[in-house]
Amino acid sequence: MTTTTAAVLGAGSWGTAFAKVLADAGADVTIWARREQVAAAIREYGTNPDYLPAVRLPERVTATSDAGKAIAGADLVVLAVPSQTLRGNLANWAAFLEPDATLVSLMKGIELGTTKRMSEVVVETAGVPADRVAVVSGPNLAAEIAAEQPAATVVACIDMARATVVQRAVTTSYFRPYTNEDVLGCELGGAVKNVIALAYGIATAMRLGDNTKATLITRGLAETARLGVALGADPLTFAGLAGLGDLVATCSSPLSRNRTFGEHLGRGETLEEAQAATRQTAEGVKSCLAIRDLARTHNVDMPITEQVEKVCHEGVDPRKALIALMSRETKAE
Ligand SMILES: NC(=O)C1=CN([C@@H]2O[C@H](COP(=O)(O)OP(=O)(O)OC[C@H]3O[C@@H](n4cnc5c(N)ncnc54)[C@H](OP(=O)(O)O)[C@@H]3O)[C@@H](O)[C@H]2O)C=CC1
Ligand SMILES: O=C(CO)COP(=O)(O)O
Repeated sequence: MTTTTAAVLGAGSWGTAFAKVLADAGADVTIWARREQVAAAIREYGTNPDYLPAVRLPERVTATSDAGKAIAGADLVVLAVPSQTLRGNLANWAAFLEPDATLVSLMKGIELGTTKRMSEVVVETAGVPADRVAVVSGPNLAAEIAAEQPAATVVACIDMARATVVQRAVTTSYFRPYTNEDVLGCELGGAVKNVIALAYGIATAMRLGDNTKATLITRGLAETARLGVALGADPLTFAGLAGLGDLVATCSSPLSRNRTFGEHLGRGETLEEAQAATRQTAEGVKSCLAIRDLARTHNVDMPITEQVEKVCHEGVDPRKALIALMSRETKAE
């Protein structure tokens, strides 16, 4: 069997942890870091001091700050930058792609303005057909995966043969990928759970109880599935790893940046104060706007997303958002 050559574009927590998974599964991996000091630390010390300082990366992982060098010769090109910067980044990288390289999106967001999913942005920007784009999504908190705690995930691609190739390339003793054809459902599950995790974080800071939190998870999943079905997703996807699985992991974990961001808001901080207090990407903060717009375009009711958007971007007091949710007209489940 030939060795997979992979480029991981983005040296944040998930890009770095995913590079470890790929290398542990047998691939030769080059991480692209936008700051040379991060690339140099990975090359020289085998660690990413800014994002996963305690994790020793396998020998098969190297790094560069030259994206062209990372992409040239790569069979798998893994995209792990913030969702809102992907389009600009990929426009600079597309020329370096090998003719049959598979592009793998790790990102869990919806693009502001266009309301496009990340795989759609990839197809448009890289000029590749949709069957060359795979999505990896599931309950995958980067720090836990990097610590080799057992987890499962979904590799979604409309081309099942390609999904299987990616599945093989990321199967390790601690990481178990399942394939799925429903790219839309998997991406939507990953993006909307970040918004629900913001709500969960707000509820946590407000010291609300487990009934409230279970209600947020369950009704959050209901509105995710409602939007998904309106857009053509398979409803069963939302009961799987990229739906319920990721929603539960993200809401329950203090490691989640989205939940943590929500906790800041729930303590009464403004968006700017919460942003100043947190450093890493909390995708839900921007994606809630795009998801709300997508829902409105398709006449889908997403009350939790609407309220999260109001708290984040319209300065609405979380207590008022809670009253708004609880005083909605009653209806059948
Ligand atoms: N972390 C996790 O547990 C998981 C994350 N994801 C998803 O993966 C995606 C990436 O997240 P994650 O790795 O966690 O993010 P991080 O915030 O940990 O890292 C972001 C990375 O992107 C770089 N970056 C920031 N701005 C730009 C830009 N304008 N252009 C290019 N690169 C930029 C950062 O570089 P610098 O350090 O120089 O700022 C950093 O390397 C997100 O969509 C997230 O939802 C999915 C599953 C798990
Ligand atoms: O997507 C994740 C886990 O699957 C990580 O969630 P956060 O971005 O909220 O940390």
